[in-house]
Amino acid sequence: MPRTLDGQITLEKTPSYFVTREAPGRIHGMSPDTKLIVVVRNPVTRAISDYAQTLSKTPGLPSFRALAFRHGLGPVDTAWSAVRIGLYAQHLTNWLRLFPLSRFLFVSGERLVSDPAGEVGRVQDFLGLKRVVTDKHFYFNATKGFPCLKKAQGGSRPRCLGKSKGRPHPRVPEAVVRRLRDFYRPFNRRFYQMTGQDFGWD
Ligand SMILES: Nc1ncnc2c1ncn2[C@@H]1O[C@H](COP(=O)(O)OS(=O)(=O)O)[C@@H](OP(=O)(O)O)[C@H]1O
Repeated sequence: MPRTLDGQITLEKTPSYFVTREAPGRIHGMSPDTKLIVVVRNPVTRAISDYAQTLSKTPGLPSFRALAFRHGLGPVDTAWSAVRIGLYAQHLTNWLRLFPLSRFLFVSGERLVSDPAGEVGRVQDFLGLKRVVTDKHFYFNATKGFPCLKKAQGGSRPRCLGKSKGRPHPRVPEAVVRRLRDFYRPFNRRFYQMTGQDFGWD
């Protein structure tokens, strides 16, 4: 991590930190006062999004169903990373051994799309920053189907996230989605209890 001067905040982001066993110990060893921001989304949609990303790089990948269930029909395959990552309560347990809950901000991936200014407002408050980024910085881009920035920093043109963000998801049979939703329900409930936040995925 680069050195941080007074009045500066250093941010570092990698999605895999949250699910990496060694990450809490290493980050705590570096600075136990680190603030932790976790963006979470419905684990079923997250798994399909994860699959869509892998599929875009691996044509001929087996179907989502074949990967999500052992032998294609059996129990949910928690060894598949797209499934395992969505077990948020389990990953959070690992972090709470070292960091108190007050050090975390949980951002809703769904609200980041439906109300980006609201979620970014919570992030600014959590970091002790003035609410500089507000409603007036975003607009809904109908072509992209997502909110975008009216102006990129230092530029004058609108800016959306790149092609790999907000890509279409492959169609997954309703029965598969239902089974996964049932599978995640108890883990989601546990996660809501742990965080004191209901993300509304069930
Ligand atoms: N404004 C805006 N524009 C585009 N996409 C948005 C936006 N806000 C949130 N999202 C959601 O971000 C999802 C991609 O982020 P990831 O977490 O997969 O990113 S990362 O590659 O792991 O860094 C991406 O997931 P997919 O829709 O599955 O591509 C989006 O749902």
